[in-house]
Amino acid sequence: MRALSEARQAIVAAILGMVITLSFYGYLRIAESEHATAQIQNEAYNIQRQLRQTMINHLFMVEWIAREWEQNDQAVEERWQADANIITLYYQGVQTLVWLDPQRRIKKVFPEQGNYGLVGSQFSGTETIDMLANNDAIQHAIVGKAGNLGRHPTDIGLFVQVDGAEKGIFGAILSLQDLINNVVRANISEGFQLALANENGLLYSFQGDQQTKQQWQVNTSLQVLGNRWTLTVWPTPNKLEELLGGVSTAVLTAGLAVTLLLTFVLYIFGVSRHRSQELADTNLELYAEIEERERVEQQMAYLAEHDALTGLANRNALMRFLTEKMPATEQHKTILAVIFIDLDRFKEVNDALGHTVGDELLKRVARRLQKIAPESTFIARTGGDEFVLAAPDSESSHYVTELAKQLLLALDTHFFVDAYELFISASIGIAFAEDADYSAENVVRNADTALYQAKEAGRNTYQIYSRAVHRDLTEKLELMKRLRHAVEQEKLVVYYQPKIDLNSRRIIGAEALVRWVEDDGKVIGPDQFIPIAEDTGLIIPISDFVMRQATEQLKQWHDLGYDDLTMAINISGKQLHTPDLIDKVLDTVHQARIGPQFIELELTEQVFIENIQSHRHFMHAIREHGIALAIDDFGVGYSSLSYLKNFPVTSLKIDRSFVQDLPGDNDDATITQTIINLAKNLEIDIVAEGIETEQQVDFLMERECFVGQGFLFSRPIPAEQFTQLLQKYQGLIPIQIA
Ligand SMILES: Nc1nc2c(ncn2[C@@H]2O[C@H](COP(=O)(O)O[C@H]3[C@@H](O)[C@H](n4cnc5c(=O)[nH]c(N)nc54)O[C@@H]3COP(=O)(O)O)[C@@H](O)[C@H]2O)c(=O)[nH]1
Repeated sequence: MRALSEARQAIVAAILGMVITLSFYGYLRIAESEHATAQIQNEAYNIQRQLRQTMINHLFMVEWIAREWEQNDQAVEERWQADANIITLYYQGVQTLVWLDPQRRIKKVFPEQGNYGLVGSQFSGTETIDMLANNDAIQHAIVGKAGNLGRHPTDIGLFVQVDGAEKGIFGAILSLQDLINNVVRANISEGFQLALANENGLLYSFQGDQQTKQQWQVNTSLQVLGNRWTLTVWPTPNKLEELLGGVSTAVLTAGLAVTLLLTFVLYIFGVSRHRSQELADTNLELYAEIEERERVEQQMAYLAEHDALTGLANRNALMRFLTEKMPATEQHKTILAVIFIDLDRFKEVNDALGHTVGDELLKRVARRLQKIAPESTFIARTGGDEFVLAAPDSESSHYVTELAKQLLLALDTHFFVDAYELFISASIGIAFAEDADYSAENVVRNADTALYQAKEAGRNTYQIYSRAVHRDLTEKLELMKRLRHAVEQEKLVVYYQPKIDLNSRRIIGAEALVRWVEDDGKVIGPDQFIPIAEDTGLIIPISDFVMRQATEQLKQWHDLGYDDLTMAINISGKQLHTPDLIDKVLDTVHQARIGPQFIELELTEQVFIENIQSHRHFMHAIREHGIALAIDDFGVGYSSLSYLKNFPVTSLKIDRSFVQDLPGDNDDATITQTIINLAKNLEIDIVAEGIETEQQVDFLMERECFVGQGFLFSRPIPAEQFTQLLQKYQGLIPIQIA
C-alpha cells in the first residue's frame, strides 16, 4: 500500500507518457508513411512522365523528319545516311530506321548491317501501314507493329507519311526494352525499384527486391504509344528507411526514454516525498512527544514544589525558600519566623465525614490562610493537616505572635463544606531563625517542637520555641524511646496499694499501680510515663500486662486464703477505644480463674465523662458480668453529676487533693462531706484516697466513709511485700507501715 502510494505519480506519468508518446509516434508514423508514399508516387509520376515524354519525343522526331523531308526537295537517298546517323545518335531507343515506298516495300533501312537482306522486301506490319496508306489525312506519326523489322516481340514502330519530292513512309523501329531501360536508368532515383507490366504480364523490371513491395508499391497506369501499361514503383528497404525519415522512431525512443526517465524521477520524487512526509510525521510526533514531555516535566516540576490538593507550596519549596532566605537574614540580622500550624480536629472530620469533605476543608483552610497572611509570607502545606508559614523580614517577634493569634482566630470559626458546618481549631508552633542557627532544617524542626508543646498545652493555642522547651521535649522523646524498649523487655512491675477497712484496719483489697524499674533499680512512677504511653499507644500493652499481673496475683492471694480480697485496676481513656476491651477483661479474669466480683475497674472522672455516651455499652456489659466500676479522682473539675444515676457505678474514690488538707480545710471538708453524702444517697460505695493521717481517718469515719487508701497504711508496694504484709499481720494493717 505504501509502495503504491509512493509510486502513484510515477505510474500516472508512465501511463500518460506512454499514451502521449505512442499517440505522437502513431501520428508521425502516419505522416511519415504518407510522406514516403507521396515520394514513391512522385517517383512513379516522374518515371511515367519521362517515359511518355520520351515516346512523344520519338513521335515528334519522326514527324519532324517527315516535315523536313517534305519541305526539302532533296531525295531521301541524299539525306538518309546523314539524318539516320543523327537520329540514332540522339535517340538511343531507335533500333532501326526504315523508308517504305508507297507499296510498303522496304526501300531503305538503317543500319544496313544486319538488316540489309530486308531491302526490297515487303514490310510485314501491314495494319498500321495500311491505315496510313489509305488515309492521306493522317499527317501525324502513328504507332504500329515492328513487323519484320522488329527483333523482339515488344519492339514497335513509329510511322509517318512523307509527302515530299519523294513519297513514302518513314519509320523508326524502337526497342521498347531499351527505351524503357534508358529512360528508367536515366531518371529513376537512387533506392527506387520499378516494374512495368501489361495485361500479358511483366514487361520490364528494374531491380526486384520484393521485401517492401507488398506494402509500399505505388501503381500508376501509363498510356504510351498505343500501349496501356501499369507502372509499379516501390522503395528498397534502405530507401524506405530514408523516406520514412526515422523521426517517429526517434520520437518513440525519445518519448519512451523521457517517460522512463520521468517515471523514474517521479518515483524517486514520490519515494523521497513519502519519506519526507514520514520524516515530517515523525518530526511532528517527536515535537508532540517533546511537548508532552515538557508538559509532564513542568507538571512534575510544579508538583515537586506544590501541594496538589491546595495548590500551595509543599515542603520542598518551603525548604528551598528558607534556605535561600537564611544568608540575608543572618547577615542583616532580620527576623525570620516559621509558623507551624496543625489543625486540631481534622482527623475527626476526616474519619466522620470522609476524605472528600476533609479535602475540601483543607482547601478552605488554605484559602483562609492566604487571605490573612501578609503578602511577603510564604505559605506551604507540608502534610495532612499541617501548614507552615514562613515570614521573612518580620518587624518583631510581637508582630509574629500577633499574626499567630490572627491565624488561630481565623481557624477557630466555622467552615461550610457541602451541607456541613464544621468547627475546627488549630495549634501553632513558632520558631525564629536566630534560635535555629539560621538553619532551614532546624527552624522548621523547632517550630514543630513548639507545635507539639502547643498541642500538649491544650490546643487552639500557640507556643514559641525556646531551647528549654526543646530540651524538655527531647527528654520526653528520649523517655518515649526507653519506655518502648522497657515494654518490649518487660521491665514493668506492678505495685499494689492496700485498700483498708478503716474500722477494722483490715486489708480488703488492692489497687494495681504500674512501675517502671530501670536497669539501675531506679523506679519511674506512672505519672511520668502513662501520658507518653497514651500518646504512643504503648498504654495498650502496658494495660494488658497490668491486668494480667494483677488478676494472677489476686488469684495467688486468694489461694493463700485471702479469698475476699478485691483488685482495683486503672483503665486509661485510650483503652476504652479498643473494641475488644470487654472480651479482653473477661478473658483475663477467666484465665486467672477468679470471680469477676473481685475485680474493680477504675476510670478517672475525666475519662468517664469524656466517654460516657460512646462507652455506655462497655460500662453496662462490665457490670452485667459482675465487675465493679469505680470513678477515680472524683470531684476534680466536673460539675455535672447527673450521669451517676444513669450509669452502673459501684464506687466513688474521693480524690486525694480533697483529703490531704483534712480536716483543717473547710472547703475540702465540705466537698468531702458532699461527695460522701452523694454516694450514700445513690447507694454507691465510697473510698477515700491519699489518707496520710489518723485525723483524716477520724474525719472520714465520722462522716461514714469507712474505706480508704493512703500512705498512712501503705505506699504502693511490690507483690512479695504485699504478701508479707498480709501474712505478717493476718490481713490487718498496722499503722505507719511504710
Ligand atoms: N491507666 C493506668 N493508670 C495507672 C496505672 N498505675 C498507676 N496509674 C495512674 O498513675 C497515676 C499515678 O499513680 P502512682 O504514682 O502510682 O500514684 C498512686 C499512689 O502512689 C498515690 N497515693 C496513694 N496514697 C497516697 C498518699 O497518701 N499520698 C500521696 N501523696 N499519694 C498517694 O496515688 C496514686 C493512686 O491514685 P489513683 O489511681 O487515683 O487511686 C495515678 O493517677 C494512677 O491512677 C495503670 O496501671 N494504668
